[in-house]
Amino acid sequence: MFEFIGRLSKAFNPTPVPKSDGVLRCGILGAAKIAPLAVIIPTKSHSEFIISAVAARSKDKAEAFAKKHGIEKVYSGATGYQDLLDDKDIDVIYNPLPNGLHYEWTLKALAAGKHVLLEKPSTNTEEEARILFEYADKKGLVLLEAAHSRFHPAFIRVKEIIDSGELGKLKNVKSTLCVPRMMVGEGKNDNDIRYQLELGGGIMMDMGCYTLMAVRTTIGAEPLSVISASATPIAFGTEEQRKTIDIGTEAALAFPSDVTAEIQCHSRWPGWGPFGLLPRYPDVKLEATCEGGKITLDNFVVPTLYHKIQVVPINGKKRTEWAYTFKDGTGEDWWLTYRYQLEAFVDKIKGRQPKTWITGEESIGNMKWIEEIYKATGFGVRPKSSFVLSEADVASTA
Ligand SMILES: NC(=O)C1=CN([C@@H]2O[C@H](COP(=O)(O)OP(=O)(O)OC[C@H]3O[C@@H](n4cnc5c(N)ncnc54)[C@H](OP(=O)(O)O)[C@@H]3O)[C@@H](O)[C@H]2O)C=CC1
Ligand SMILES: O=C1OC[C@@H](O)[C@H](O)[C@H]1O
Repeated sequence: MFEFIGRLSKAFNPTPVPKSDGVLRCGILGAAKIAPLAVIIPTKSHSEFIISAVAARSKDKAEAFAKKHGIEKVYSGATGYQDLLDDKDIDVIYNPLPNGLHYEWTLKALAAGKHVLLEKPSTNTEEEARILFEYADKKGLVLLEAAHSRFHPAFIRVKEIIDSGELGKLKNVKSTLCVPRMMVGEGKNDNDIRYQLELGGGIMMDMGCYTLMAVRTTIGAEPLSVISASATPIAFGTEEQRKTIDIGTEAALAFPSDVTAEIQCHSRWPGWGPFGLLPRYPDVKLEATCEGGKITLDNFVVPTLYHKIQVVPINGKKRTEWAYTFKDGTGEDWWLTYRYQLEAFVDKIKGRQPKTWITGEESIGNMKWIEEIYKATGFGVRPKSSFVLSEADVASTA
């Protein structure tokens, strides 16, 4: 219990470290709710990263955000986002805009010569994700989808155990991320970005992206097909929203070598008991079944709070493992998934080998199968952006 409290207090309130020479200066596009957790807190304990600027549409909001988080430069108004991208002192952009704006503002950031940490899911469509990652490659810039759960040692350990063959051939992987209302970023707000189609809304986008990434990475291959998929529409909003925006989705996927996978996500996980009034415990799990046994990782999305890796061989002794740091000592037990992610991102920019990485192809694959799942549910794909990069920017590789 004391360990848990100690980990939590350091995770959310790390001791700031001095910044080194060659520190990377990051600008945040939008005073987003997720920015403190995803980059501002992790930056405090990283010597080579600093949050130097924020841009928000409203001047008051931008200034209040900058003051609260000790950010030096503020951009705002109609040109605020572009002014931030044009700032020559900024090396890196963190893009936590609504999903439907990821494509436009990441393209613009890359065109301005910045590395980009891009919130998940990378875009609204597979095609857009491909364009972004190809453009980043062409420009020689680092672009990373911030699918933070992939960077934690607990997730990597599960993959390592499966790949070691100790449990035999992999047969099935399941991943769930189902939480009661109020536990997700949308809070009470039915007008949240998550429910606007144009902005890339839908819970398969918002939360299903983690479960899909988890099964694809664990299996280490791309799906062959969607076997089945169904989605529950939101119970509010317009008729159009109820046809296209899911509050929960489940899907079964076929992979090569007769491997199958199931994913399930829900952001207003119904309660149980009389009138469904009793809230259900969040179901956040990764589970792999092999010919010789089973392995589960409880809480694969927020493993720093707690997690448990259970290995249950058919013939052998059951064991439990925990992996708060990497075996070679990399990391701290209190590092959040976001802190591991930042470590990898900075390593990549600095030309060092990150402990783990999400390639562009992996992110593009996630968008492809999010789209396939949406098609199979009948909710349809998310609309692509109308933004087009100028010919000059396309041609420029500097
Ligand atoms: N990694 C993680 O754990 C999480 C990731 N996310 C991801 O982060 C992103 C942002 O999520 P979240 O922080 O909850 O979002 P917010 O509701 O806080 O919105 C983010 C920002 O979008 C900007 N914005 C620009 N245009 C619009 C528009 N037309 N309508 C609404 N907002 C607009 C706002 O900027 P301004 O300040 O300029 O007004 C706002 O600050 C999403 O991609 C989401 O998937 C979200 C939660 C957790
Ligand atoms: O990325 C996310 O993870 C946690 C959820 O609260 C949130 O809705 C989602 O955007």
